[in-house]
Amino acid sequence: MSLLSRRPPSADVDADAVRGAAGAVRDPELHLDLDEAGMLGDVTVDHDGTAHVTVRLTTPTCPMRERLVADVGTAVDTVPGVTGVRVKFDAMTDGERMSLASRLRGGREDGHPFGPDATTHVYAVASGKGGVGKSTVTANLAVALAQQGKRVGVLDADVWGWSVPQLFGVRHPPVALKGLMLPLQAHGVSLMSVGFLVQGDEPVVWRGPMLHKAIEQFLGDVHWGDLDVLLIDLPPGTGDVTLTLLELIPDAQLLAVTTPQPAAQTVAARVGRMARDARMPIAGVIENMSTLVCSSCDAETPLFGEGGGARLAAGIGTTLLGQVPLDLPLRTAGDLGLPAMVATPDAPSVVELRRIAASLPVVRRSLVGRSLPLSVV
Ligand SMILES: Nc1ncnc2c1ncn2[C@@H]1O[C@H](COP(=O)(O)OP(=O)(O)OP(=O)(O)O)[C@@H](O)[C@H]1O
Repeated sequence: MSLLSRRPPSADVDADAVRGAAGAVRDPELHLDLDEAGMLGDVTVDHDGTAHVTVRLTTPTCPMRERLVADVGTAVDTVPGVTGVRVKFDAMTDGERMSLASRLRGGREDGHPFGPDATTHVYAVASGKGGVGKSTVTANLAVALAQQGKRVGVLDADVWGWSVPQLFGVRHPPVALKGLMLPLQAHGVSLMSVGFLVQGDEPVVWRGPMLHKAIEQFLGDVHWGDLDVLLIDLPPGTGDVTLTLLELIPDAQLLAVTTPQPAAQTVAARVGRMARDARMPIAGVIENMSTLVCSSCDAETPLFGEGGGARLAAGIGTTLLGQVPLDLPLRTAGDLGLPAMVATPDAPSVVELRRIAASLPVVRRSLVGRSLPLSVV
């Protein structure tokens, strides 16, 4: 594949400069430069100024090929004298993949990178009832945070009703590197979901220990890189996944999503109370579908009633972070597989979600009642 520039040919191209430019290109999945990742192969320059760059992929079916051709082409094209760029692909050997995987794990063979010393802020997005817009809120908050320059990941822990692949419009399986999965990338967000691993609409029947193991692997056996924020989309209710997460990431902060409807708010209150009893930090409540915005007249109707978000927040001792209206753009964008944060940035729902993302609080776990790490010798 090639990307040709229109500059006149020159015989004086510095091959080291070409290697430097290509090697500095960042692999979007590994979050490493091609050089650092050991992905840069042969680099040569013809007399007519055409640069040939070989990129060594982690897997021959790497979904990032086109992006790499474009990024390497653009970077090498800036080297003086280069008249054109041809990018070839090659695959890493098993040994190289093994050593890359162990480097990415950073010496950590088990556990996950979101322990108490981590700088990543983890938010577990929960709701009482299903269908209140928890996944839609999660996806759009994630894109908004990425647009604000944050390194963001979304873990779709809704293992039975995953919707992250649909909301981000990505469906292919992740690249696996000797037991380490690379999250998929979309709109600046790193994504992992059961939906990327199952064929078609096959149901997932995990419970108990198997479910625990799966969530553990989604945290520890995925190369999340250095994230500023990880949003975890939980299944609705107070089930096994929430308990597993509480156990694995005690510092995860709860973000509760509800509609204003009393039925949704009272069920969400159970999740809030469970979090409070487990001393999980509660970042706040987001009320979704607050009012229906008329697309032709801008009139607002409180379709699902009023005040549910504020009542939930007061009930579990936290703040109402925002009220997201019900509007057509948020629903249609989700169905199209393009987050509304990208597709319709001016929609009223999107403006409110962006505002919430910009002011997401960071709440620390209270030490009151928490057992301290004391040991008797
Ligand atoms: N503010 C909104 N305006 C318009 N449509 C919305 C809004 N929020 C969510 N929706 C739509 O409501 C439906 C349910 O949303 P979503 O799948 O995000 O809910 P959920 O709480 O994650 O559901 P589940 O718990 O079952 O996974 C989707 O069709 C989504 O597009």
